[in-house]
Amino acid sequence: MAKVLEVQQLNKYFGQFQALKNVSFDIEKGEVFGFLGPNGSGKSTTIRAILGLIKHDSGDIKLLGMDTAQHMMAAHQRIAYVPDDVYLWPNLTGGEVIDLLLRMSGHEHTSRTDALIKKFELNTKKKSRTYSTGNRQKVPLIVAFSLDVDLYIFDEPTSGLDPLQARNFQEEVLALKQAGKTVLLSSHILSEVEKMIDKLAIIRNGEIIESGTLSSMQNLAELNVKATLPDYETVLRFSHRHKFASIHNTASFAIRRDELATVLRELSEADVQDLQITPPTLEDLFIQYYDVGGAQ
Ligand SMILES: Nc1ncnc2c1ncn2[C@@H]1O[C@H](COP(=O)(O)OP(=O)(O)OP(=O)(O)O)[C@@H](O)[C@H]1O
Repeated sequence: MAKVLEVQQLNKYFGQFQALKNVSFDIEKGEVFGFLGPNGSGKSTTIRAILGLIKHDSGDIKLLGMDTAQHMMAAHQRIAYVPDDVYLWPNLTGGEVIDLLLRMSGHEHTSRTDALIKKFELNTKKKSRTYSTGNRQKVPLIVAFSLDVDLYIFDEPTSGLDPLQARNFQEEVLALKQAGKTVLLSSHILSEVEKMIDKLAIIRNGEIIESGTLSSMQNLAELNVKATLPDYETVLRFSHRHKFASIHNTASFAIRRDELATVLRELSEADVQDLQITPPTLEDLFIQYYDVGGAQ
């Protein structure tokens, strides 16, 4: 499958501070890619470097098959970008800002723009300085979804949107996916993007600490076991297990998938009376990734 974005060994310093450390990932055509990480982990810096808005110190970036060091202008024609910090001209109305942003990216106001304004319930007659955070955020989203381009980059797009508008955003992203478009979606909250993404990378302290599909990440994680046993003495046979805890004659602990057969045999020999084995929730898993090694 064609690669729409290839980031290799990207490094970026702000003075002595290294904001990005050998960041590498790929996005293939038609994928919705989640770029996840806590506040200050390097998501926006990576996106700005990809778009040439800041200069990186080393590493290679290929956008739509083009080396951005030489073809940034050509690549920009085929990208829609919604930044995390939206600037709107305060004395223009929302409608005027939308048209200005469309013209600046070489596009026109179309019936699709009108449909999006209606869908996101934006009052385009009001001056943009009077907009709430959520309404401000809708402006570049309407512009981005109006464009027919190859790659859509959204940097924390739903943080100010109410649940209804966040759902509208999700619908539009899924429509892009249906149309075979490619999307990079950054967020610090997995549950906000979980339903949209095919693949993800998790960045922490400027380093990619995990990447793959959600299910592959879940497969790496431990299973939770909860077993009711005949008596407390039998419960204690499992006390060496990871995350062991007990209430009366019920033991709970965590196991790796490759330990499953052994543990099932041990439980059967121990005359297990009730048994639940569950995978970790994605949110548990995600928090585990955030916590590893502590915050910056
Ligand atoms: N212009 C700059 N000068 C100095 N440090 C910067 C600059 N821009 C970003 N940083 C630092 O680089 C690190 C990564 O910041 P970045 O904005 O990329 O994080 P982020 O993952 O997008 O965070 P958030 O979710 O809070 O938007 C942070 O420690 C930040 O303080």
